Amino acid sequence: MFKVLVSDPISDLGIQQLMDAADVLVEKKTGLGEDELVAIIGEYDALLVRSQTRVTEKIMEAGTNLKVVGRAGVGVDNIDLEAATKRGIIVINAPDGNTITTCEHTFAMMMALARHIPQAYAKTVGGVWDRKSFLGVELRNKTLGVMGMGRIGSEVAKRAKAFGMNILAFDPFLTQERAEKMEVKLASVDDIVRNADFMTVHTPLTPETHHMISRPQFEVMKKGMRIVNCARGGIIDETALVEAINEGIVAGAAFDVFESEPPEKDHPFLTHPKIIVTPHLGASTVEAQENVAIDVSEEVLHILRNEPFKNAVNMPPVAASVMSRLQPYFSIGEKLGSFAAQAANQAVNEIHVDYAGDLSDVDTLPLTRYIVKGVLAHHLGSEVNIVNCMHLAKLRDINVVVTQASKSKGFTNLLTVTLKTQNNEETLVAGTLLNGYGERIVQIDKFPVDMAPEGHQILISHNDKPGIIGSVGTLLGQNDVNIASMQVGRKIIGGAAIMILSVDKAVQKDVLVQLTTLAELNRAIEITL
Ligand SMILES: NC(=O)C1=CN([C@@H]2O[C@H](COP(=O)(O)OP(=O)(O)OC[C@H]3O[C@@H](n4cnc5c(N)ncnc54)[C@H](O)[C@@H]3O)[C@@H](O)[C@H]2O)C=CC1
Ligand SMILES: O=C(O)CCC(=O)C(=O)O
Repeated sequence: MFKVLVSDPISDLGIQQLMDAADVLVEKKTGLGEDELVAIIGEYDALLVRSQTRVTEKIMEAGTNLKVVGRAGVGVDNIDLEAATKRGIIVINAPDGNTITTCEHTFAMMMALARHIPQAYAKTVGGVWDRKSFLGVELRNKTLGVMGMGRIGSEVAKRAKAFGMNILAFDPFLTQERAEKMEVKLASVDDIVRNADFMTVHTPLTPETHHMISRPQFEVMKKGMRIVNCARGGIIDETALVEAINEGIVAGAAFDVFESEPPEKDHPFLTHPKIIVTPHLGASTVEAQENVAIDVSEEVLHILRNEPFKNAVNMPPVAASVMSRLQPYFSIGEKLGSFAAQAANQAVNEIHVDYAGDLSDVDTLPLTRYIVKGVLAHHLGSEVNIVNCMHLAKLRDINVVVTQASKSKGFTNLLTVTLKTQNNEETLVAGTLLNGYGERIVQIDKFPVDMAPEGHQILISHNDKPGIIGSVGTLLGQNDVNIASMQVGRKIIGGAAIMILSVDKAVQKDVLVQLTTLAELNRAIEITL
């Protein structure tokens, strides 16, 4: 008999099939703290949560029988994925079931914001008949900026068109072709910030999206913008937003999510007259809660019964026979993918992987998955894993092309990852496992290099001219950035060149901007592995 613990309020109808299963015993115990869960989790084979329960390392450690954690919803940021993976606990989510509901909540928030509905309601029920203070705006003919055109963002864009809005959309995986198909205008963050009347964010919270709208964006923002966040707290900098509203830059904001949930009692959003809030209700409809509970229950049953399943967020199912040959390359493969994704500055429409040398005669699919995961995870965050990465790439019209047995350029094994973008630009990164030296990146674009793929790197493209290395070193020194090692690559004297610097800590964005002002320097980006 499998024991399943449901530790958050989850629709009964949704978990009916679990309750009906003869080989499963379901127990519901909601509102437990970490210590209470630690005390009982050892009895259970599966744990079902929404977003309230924080499934910590301590809980996983105590879950000696735990085979699966099921998240009835999308975001898995309340689950310690690394701790689960380390212990072989599969984490599954229900990515599709609450898309429409959250999209509709976004619209409810946008319209409430445009027409001051919560504020007007509060006054009216308070006995004040005030028809002057709540002059609203129409959505028609306004420009809506959508950051993140995944499941929810795309649905929001679709509905906004029906309201007569013009859509500017930004997503690192949105190609011109897909944008045209969806009848939205492909834009940059900067275009949206400068031109939109309304902005809504639908990205996961990743290091890259954390505070993607902060002081620098508010400083150049179109005056009077209205901002909606029904994705994750922390994508928009809360402190900078309040300042921007008080300075008259932003006309109002509607937030369903907070940097820390629930927010402190004195959180400025809770009393600000121009900010409306809901307590993370995006997915809270009867339909969505049933959908996600049904999806996740089905998957939990499959996993407990050892049957095939699809929505694993962390599971590495690699056959033992290929494991021994491929496993040493998983880490470098993922890093090459991540490096290439960070180095490419356009939406990717093809991931080409070439295997040479020792890797030319083995079924490399498991390794390809690590590479694709590395490429996608830079933008999709913890949702992408080696199980779902191919599916996620397909959803975004990204072709994964694999070739084997091209020249290994003298290396016993060579992995070459080339990202092709919609403008036919290519970013190539090649790496190898060197006997005695471990992982090395040996080529970036056309330039041979030799570097360890780890930590913080600054990748610079420049013209090969005397003095450039010195001026880069001086500027970084002035900004307290310590260079641990440096590689320079060029094909011909005086021609195009690259420089890759390993530095001891993350580099501030403004230092990268300062670098690009140096003579003969074309581009400077940070790459973190
Ligand atoms: N308020 C609520 O109750 C709910 C919130 N959510 C949250 O909504 C968000 C979106 O969910 P889905 O659409 O299902 O996810 P999704 O994975 O389908 O879409 C996310 C999109 O964001 C894009 N993205 C990643 N980094 C980006 C960046 N720097 N700039 C622009 N776009 C970027 C990705 O390429 C992807 O297309 C997630 O954070 C999810 O956790 C989801 C459901 C309910
Ligand atoms: O379960 C909930 O209510 C939260 C939903 C959510 O934020 C998600 O699915 O990412």
